[in-house]
Amino acid sequence: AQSVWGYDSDNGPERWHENYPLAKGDKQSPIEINSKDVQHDSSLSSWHASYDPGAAKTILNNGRTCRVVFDDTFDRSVLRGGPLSGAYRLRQLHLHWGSCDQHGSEHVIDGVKYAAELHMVHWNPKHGNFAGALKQPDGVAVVGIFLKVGQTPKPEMKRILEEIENIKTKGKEAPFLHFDPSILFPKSRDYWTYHGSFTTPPCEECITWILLREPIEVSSDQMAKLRSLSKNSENEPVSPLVDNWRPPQPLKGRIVRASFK
Ligand SMILES: O=C1NC(=O)[C@@H](c2ccccc2)S1
Ligand SMILES: [Zn+2]
Repeated sequence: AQSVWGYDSDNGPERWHENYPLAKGDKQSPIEINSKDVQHDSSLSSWHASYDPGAAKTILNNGRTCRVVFDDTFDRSVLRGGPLSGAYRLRQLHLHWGSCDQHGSEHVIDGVKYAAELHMVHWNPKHGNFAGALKQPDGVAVVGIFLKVGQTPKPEMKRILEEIENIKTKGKEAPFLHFDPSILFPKSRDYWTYHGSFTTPPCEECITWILLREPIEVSSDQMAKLRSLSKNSENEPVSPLVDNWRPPQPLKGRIVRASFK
């Protein structure tokens, strides 16, 4: 159905506001980060993830991204510290990527577009459930990790990419057990943080973003693997799942803070 949003010219980011008015809000994501405008905040503490590998459940292709889902029925895998107060529960992780290595990330750093951006989505249990958290300014926390194509690919991405064979088309899901996503973190804990929104409709402005400064490296072959996903269902014409990223949105006076100098 045409009214369903996507990333094509007839249902893409420029038209989301027609069905999802929040998309034109004042605290939208992603944004372009310019280091010269960032404010170092020495009061920002370090963030900590304590994830239970047993919480990992499944990996799926929903036609818009590749998503790993975790058990978030109790405080089993949580993120705390940094700009956050309290423990936020890990619910899922997914990626946004391009049709070539030169673009694909949603946030843009000093003009640099990375090949992909991985999002780890957490929600604040004080709001009861995920749906309730979406309605609150402190409802959701997303850790964003940039993927850069380089010569020393991160072996930890292999587990996710190996599973792609089993979820080639929209609606396909496979068990994904015993996985601790903190192995994907880069060495440095340095981050930028600002208040923004979901980068997909309905674009609720409920996210505290924690963007890691140090990208992780992937190989061009690993990116090609990601691009081999299809957004169509099994018995539909093949349509590559690529360029599932929203472009940067107006900053509208927001301050981006850095945990580092
Ligand atoms: O950071 C984000 N990336 C996305 O695709 C959005 C989203 C959509 C559904 C569930 C969780 C997050 S919000
Ligand atoms: Zn995302």
